Amino acid sequence: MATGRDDSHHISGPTEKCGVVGVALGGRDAARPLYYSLYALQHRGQESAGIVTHDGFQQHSHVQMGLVGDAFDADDLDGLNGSAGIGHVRYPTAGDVSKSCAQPFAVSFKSGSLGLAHNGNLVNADELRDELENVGHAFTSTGDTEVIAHDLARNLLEEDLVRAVKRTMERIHGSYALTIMHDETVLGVRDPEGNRPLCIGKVDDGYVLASESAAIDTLDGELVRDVRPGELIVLEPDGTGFDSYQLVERDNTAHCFFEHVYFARPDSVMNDTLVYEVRRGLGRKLWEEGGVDTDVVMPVPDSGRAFASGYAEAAQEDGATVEFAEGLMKNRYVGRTFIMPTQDERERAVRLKLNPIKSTVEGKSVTLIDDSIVRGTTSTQLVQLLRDAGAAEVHMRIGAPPIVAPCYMGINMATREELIASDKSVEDVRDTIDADSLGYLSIDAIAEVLEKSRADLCLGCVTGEYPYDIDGEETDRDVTRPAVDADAPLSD
Ligand SMILES: O=P(O)(O)OC[C@H]1O[C@H](OP(=O)(O)OP(=O)(O)O)[C@H](O)[C@@H]1O
Ligand SMILES: NC(=O)CC[C@H](N)C(=O)O
Repeated sequence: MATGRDDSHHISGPTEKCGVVGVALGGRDAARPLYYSLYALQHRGQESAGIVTHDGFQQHSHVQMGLVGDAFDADDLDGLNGSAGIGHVRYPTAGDVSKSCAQPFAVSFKSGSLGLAHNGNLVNADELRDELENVGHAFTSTGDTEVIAHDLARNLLEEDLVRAVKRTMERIHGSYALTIMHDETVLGVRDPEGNRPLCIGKVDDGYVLASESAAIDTLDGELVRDVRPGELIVLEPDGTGFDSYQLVERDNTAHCFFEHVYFARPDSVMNDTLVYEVRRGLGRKLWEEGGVDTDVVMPVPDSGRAFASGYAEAAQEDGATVEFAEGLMKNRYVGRTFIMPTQDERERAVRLKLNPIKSTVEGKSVTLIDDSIVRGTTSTQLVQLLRDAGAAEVHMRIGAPPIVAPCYMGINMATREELIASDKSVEDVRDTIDADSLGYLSIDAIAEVLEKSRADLCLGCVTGEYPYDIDGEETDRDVTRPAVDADAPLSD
């Protein structure tokens, strides 16, 4: 396993999500559009934020720990000259939660400067790091992203940009959506399995690459399309267009269903579908597969909202008397609890974050709808909170299957021991969180609503079988890890 660790200041084990952006504009500076688009992607990573630009002569970089709004002030943005640049918000999956691993990662080397922003997680980063160290590369961080940057820098000494990216894609294994700056050229790369999202947008005076289309909306731009799995996009530095190169092809994708269930903003469009509508569709399925007619149905804000709206609508269409109510109020100043790095922070955050409206639940039977149960931190505390507020019954319905295995592709579901459902039946989980009943959504319902075959989805966290070659884990298809040989001649 490439990145496993387990002390409390680290994310233990490899998993996924960060936000990446890149822009190339006609003339105005890129720093502010990058800053606003990172703001739009804040939900994808809260630990650090950074921007790298290039003004035609030199690279400029500003990377800080903390939220986007805290990481930059006006002077920082004024110092980031140039009309092309990339940006990153980080949710660590490999390497330290420290500035040395914050991104974009920037290096200067013989044939120019390189900036690299990564969403995803490599499963062969350690092998690649060893190989590169053996031929003289010195690393300044413990993360997997620097490995990609060094590999690409090495390939760029011998190859043109497109062939160098292809060579690196043939060596790295795992998930990656990248925005890259080579001198003033901005690139976007999506892993051959399309595990992590990346899309292209058009603004008045240029083009944008972003993890999610909501970032393009923030810039008043139009979504052009998703970057295809295995595709390289090269933005024209003057903002007039982009070139596309299909560098690697696979028979199947390994699209992460959890992007649609939890991670992405509901107002983003992925796979040509609004995430909000997907979640409402999953909520409808949840009712069909195991609805319970209670006095009220309530979402766990924020991610549970669209699920609960679809669930309540389907229930009412079926003649159920259940009433939709917002009975849990969220403190808007508390961030996402699931992506906080330590369990202690997560537990404190749930109590700070959610408060029941007593009059909505007192004496009532309540169905609580959430998108997922991962560690069980949220559901255990919420069932108790609702009982303390006077709820007569508390039922839980979850818009995803039980999470039984770690994610190695960039989501922080690190070890089986942390996952409440990894060694428990549904009935045992129900008993642990003390709900009156508990129902999860089936994998088939996920595939149906996402309009994808199971073979085109990464379902590792709900099946324990992965579409990648991961040490110690089962694969669900015929995959091999690429041979890593730093001395090998560069391929055509
Ligand atoms: O079982 P757990 O380990 O508690 O994880 C699951 C919870 O974490 C997420 O909430 P989060 O607060 O991160 O995000 P949200 O506000 O966007 O729903 C998710 O929506 C669940 O409520
Ligand atoms: N969440 C992510 O996509 C993380 C990217 C990279 N693996 C890191 O830890 O920095």
